Amino acid sequence: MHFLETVRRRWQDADTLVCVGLDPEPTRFPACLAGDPDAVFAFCRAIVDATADLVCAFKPQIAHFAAHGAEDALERLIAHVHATHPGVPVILDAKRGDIGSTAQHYAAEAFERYRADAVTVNPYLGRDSVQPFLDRADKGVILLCRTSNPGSRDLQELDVGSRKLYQHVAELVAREWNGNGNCALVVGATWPEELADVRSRIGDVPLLVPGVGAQGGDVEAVVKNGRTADGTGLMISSSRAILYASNGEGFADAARRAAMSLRDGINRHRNP
Ligand SMILES: O=c1ccn([C@@H]2O[C@H](COP(=O)(O)O)[C@@H](O)[C@H]2O)c(=O)[nH]1
Repeated sequence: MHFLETVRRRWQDADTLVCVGLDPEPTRFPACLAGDPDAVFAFCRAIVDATADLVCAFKPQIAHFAAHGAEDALERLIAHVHATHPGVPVILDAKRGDIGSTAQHYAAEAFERYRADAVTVNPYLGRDSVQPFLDRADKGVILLCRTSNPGSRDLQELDVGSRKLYQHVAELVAREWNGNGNCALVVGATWPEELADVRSRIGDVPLLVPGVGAQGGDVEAVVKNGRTADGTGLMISSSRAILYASNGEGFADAARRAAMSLRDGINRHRNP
């Protein structure tokens, strides 16, 4: 099934807009995993199994695996999600971007090697650099628009005529790059006003919204400013606040409680 169809099904059937980010940091793992040579996989699998019914997607961040030489664990983790929790899509957060001939390989890496359902992509090399991703109509292409970090002001707020650069990106993606209906945009939860502005420019194009939890984004403002008319349209992502809710043996149960609390907090504000 098409990535965005899968997400829409999760929004409706599982009644959740939560995306759990999988950012393994071995120094924060519980003591019970110490000495496990496959700890990255074991930790992430436990989180996945404890939260799968609560999410509309999982979002592994590739650097958190590659930095530990754990690309193999990432491959097995995504295979595990597909096998054990069918219908739960996986977004590979890789923020890729390069000239077209290289971008083809990034697309193959995301969709063939890792079997991700969607990938985050940097739009700043332009249309030809994104085309190998856009051509995969069954896969999601999630373009950086207004990122959650403070420094996103440096470039994304630049005036490019009658609007700011992130506003131009939002409109370009929604109007010109989304011919296959497989695009979404990243807007940080730390920018609630910009979230409303982007929503007003892009119709029902879905938004991946990182920045609640550890980065302090306000859930109510995110939902009210970013939702579509039917109370969906958002994949609200939290990593550290869920993954490291506890560093004891019950870490997976604690992660489940944190994900459930986020889901319920979101759902309180979904419908006007
Ligand atoms: O604008 C962006 C784009 C991506 N991210 C990624 O999301 C998670 C956030 O982790 P938290 O622990 O929930 O803060 C992380 O993987 C980032 O690389 C983002 O934060 N902002």
